[in-house]
Amino acid sequence: MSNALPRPVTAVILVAAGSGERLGHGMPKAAVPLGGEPILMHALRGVVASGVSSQVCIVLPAGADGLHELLEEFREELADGGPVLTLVDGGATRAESVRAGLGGLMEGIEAVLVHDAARALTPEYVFHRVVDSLAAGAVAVIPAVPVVDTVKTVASTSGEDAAIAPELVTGTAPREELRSVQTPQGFRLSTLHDAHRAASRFDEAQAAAVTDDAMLVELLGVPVHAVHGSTQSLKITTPLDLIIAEGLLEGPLGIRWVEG
Ligand SMILES: Nc1ccn([C@@H]2O[C@H](COP(=O)(O)OP(=O)(O)OP(=O)(O)O)[C@@H](O)[C@H]2O)c(=O)n1
Ligand SMILES: C[C@](O)(CO)[C@H](O)COP(=O)(O)O
Repeated sequence: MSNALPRPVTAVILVAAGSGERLGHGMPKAAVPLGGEPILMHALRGVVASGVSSQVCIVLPAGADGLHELLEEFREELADGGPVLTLVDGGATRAESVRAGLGGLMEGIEAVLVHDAARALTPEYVFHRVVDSLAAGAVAVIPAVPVVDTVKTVASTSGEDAAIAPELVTGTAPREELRSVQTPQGFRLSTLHDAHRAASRFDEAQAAAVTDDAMLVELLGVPVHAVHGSTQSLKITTPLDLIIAEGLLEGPLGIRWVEG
């Protein structure tokens, strides 16, 4: 007999509407090829393979006709089963894209995982850890990994180039208390709604300071819990990240390598 707790009816909001400026491919990052297929398709296959969700709401960049076509083909592949796929247009910021995704959710959804398409190689077990923690009663759950570098604080140099004007180091952060945070980030639907309703009233400076959904939930005073993520969940942000992701897919270890 299984001891697994009953899981909430879950949707994944897969945010893919970013422009990918730091990657520098002159096209939305979701459409950039990785192992011959757009980054978005790797992320989507990972979400679907995990089997955690009844719906995947994909938040797309404007004018991504090629991605729309691929997603329609994928929807046909899924016709005999799997989650409902919903496509919505994204916003100017990641938080606005998440809100667009919330607007596309079906009736009856109880929990939501917000996942970056840019974390295209996230292992299935990370999705399961997050959903299991929600099933066990957590309201907000994030995957996280220990920080490997020593982290310093520095005095602001008003945007000057640190190579020309060295920054003054003001302290060393306590590394044992620090975590690098990833996605999928899981929430009870009502909690994520409350957090984003509050954020939609932020001024420009407050909105610019928002880097993940858990931060918005923290601001509500609601406890957020962390489960162990995976270094394989790297966010493809820079050209080096894309090289690493290609290596994970095609190198001698292949994507069978999963760090637990
Ligand atoms: N307006 C935005 C901005 C970001 N994202 C998504 O949020 C995730 C994390 O964002 P990031 O990796 O920073 O992507 P970009 O914003 O595309 O990167 P850049 O800042 O280099 O342009 C990505 O899957 C991205 O597509 C989004 O859906 N809508
Ligand atoms: C949500 C996130 O992936 C958690 O690490 C990250 O904060 C996204 O940051 P970005 O500024 O959109 O790169």
